[in-house]
Amino acid sequence: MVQVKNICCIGAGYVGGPTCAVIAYKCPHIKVNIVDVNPDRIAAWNSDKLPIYEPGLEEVVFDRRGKNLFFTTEVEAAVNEADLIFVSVNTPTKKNGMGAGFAADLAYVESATRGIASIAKSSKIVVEKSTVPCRTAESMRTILEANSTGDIRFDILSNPEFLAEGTAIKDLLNPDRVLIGALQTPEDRKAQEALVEVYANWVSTDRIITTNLWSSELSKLAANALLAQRISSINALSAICEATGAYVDEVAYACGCDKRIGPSFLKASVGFGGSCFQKDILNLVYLSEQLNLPEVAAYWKQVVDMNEYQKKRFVERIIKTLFHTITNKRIALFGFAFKKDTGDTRESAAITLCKHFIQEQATVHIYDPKVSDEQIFLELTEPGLLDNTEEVKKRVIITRSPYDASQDADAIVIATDWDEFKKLDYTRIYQTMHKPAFIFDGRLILDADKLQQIGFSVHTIGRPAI
Ligand SMILES: NC(=O)c1ccc[n+]([C@@H]2O[C@H](COP(=O)([O-])OP(=O)(O)OC[C@H]3O[C@@H](n4cnc5c(N)ncnc54)[C@H](O)[C@@H]3O)[C@@H](O)[C@H]2O)c1
Ligand SMILES: O=c1ccn([C@@H]2O[C@H](COP(=O)(O)OP(=O)(O)O[C@H]3O[C@H](CO)[C@@H](O)[C@H](O)[C@H]3O)[C@@H](O)[C@H]2O)c(=O)[nH]1
Repeated sequence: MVQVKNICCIGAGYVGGPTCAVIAYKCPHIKVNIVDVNPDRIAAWNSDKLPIYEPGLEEVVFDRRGKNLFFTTEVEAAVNEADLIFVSVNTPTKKNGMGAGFAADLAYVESATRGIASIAKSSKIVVEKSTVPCRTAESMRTILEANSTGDIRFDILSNPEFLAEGTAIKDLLNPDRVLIGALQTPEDRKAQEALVEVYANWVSTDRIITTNLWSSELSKLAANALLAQRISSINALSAICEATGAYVDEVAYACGCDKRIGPSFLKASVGFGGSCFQKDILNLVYLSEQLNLPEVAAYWKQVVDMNEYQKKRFVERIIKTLFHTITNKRIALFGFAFKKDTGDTRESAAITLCKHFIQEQATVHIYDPKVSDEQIFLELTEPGLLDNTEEVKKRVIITRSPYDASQDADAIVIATDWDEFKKLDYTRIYQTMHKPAFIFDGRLILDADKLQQIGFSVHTIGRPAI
């Protein structure tokens, strides 16, 4: 069996960084090089302020960096040294051309694969870590074999990542499962076994699942589609709750107590965000269409449509409640990240809310404990022909505390489920706001009765107004 002694990870992002840092942490006998084309990102990984915020990440990186964990832009040297290479580059939704708006853009995967083929002077195990459409490994194999020289052999494995942001380190240290797919030839099985051995350093083998290559690729898209489907299902029910007087949290609890349903991923919200759910479902929709399965495509597309509806519905509720106009009103937006415990804003529901508030000519005062000012402006501005930078700068103010954000505000809107929002002094906040003082809880995290006693007009997702 091949014993892995040297790993290269191509892509030092939200997945490559934490995943391979944990491998280095748990396997001190393996040297791990994480490479990226972006020198600023590599410099940040080598600095005291890491490029991403994840609870527990600093401890892991600072423990291994410079020992058996290295961040570098020297792709060639790192690929040549490695026995096993993770491809962990971004696979965003295509913006232009065939499949635009649905298909995954595989340009970064292809470029990383071509890079490996042109550099490698010895045999490698190449592992798809990025989330990709089913059968991408076949294209990778063709590219590698067509561009390599001599007796070099490439074994391609699929090892999708299931970590969630905000709990990445916890998930990596104690995963529900590790999935490794391979073709069923004796050589490919040997490569699969070599990767199993790496994870077996800290994951019990009954949690390491080995499957065929295509099952593994599809399982990643399927898992995200099933998780997002639950959120869209409970969000669809939240609309019924608001109209009938049922409480969506009570409905979710009652349903989740049934072992066959289970309690996870039934928290109603202003809509799911993050870089994965929407992208991966649209990818599945495209795959279904390509396979001439229009009914299947329409079924999964509805999960994303429901999410868009939920965000729009929440905005409409806010505007209607604020006497049908928010023009020149001041809205305090609590949270900009797509979920708590991360600084990531990709596809955050807060972006959609903010864009609507700006269009309605409200002023938005934003507070988020981890998202930088530059990142917020980057998400809201659209440079180009209809450049809105001036308008955004006029209407959006970023504040350093929730108390500053809510000073003189007409309404507070909770967009992210940060724990600190539960513990604020809402009596103090109420005193500084315009009256009537409204609060819109898009995350169901506040004690609505207590807020009402203070004097707030409270509007919670999935509950009728108090
Ligand atoms: N973010 C998550 O929570 C998560 C979880 C599971 C799976 N995934 C999947 O993992 C993949 C990576 O996601 P991410 O969030 O880490 O993306 P990311 O954008 O944070 O990181 C990708 C990195 O790859 C680098 N890169 C691109 N092409 C390269 C090349 N040819 N050579 C070297 N570096 C290159 C980019 O510069 C970037 O730093 C995606 O397919 C995503 O769907 C993400
Ligand atoms: O009951 C819930 C659970 C989540 N969310 C929202 O859904 C989004 C996604 O949350 P979560 O899944 O926790 O975070 P991600 O980091 O996007 O992780 C998902 O996407 C990753 C990338 O593919 C996968 O690896 C993970 O397994 C999968 O959970 C966030 O906006 C959450 O606030 C809800 O609204 N209600």
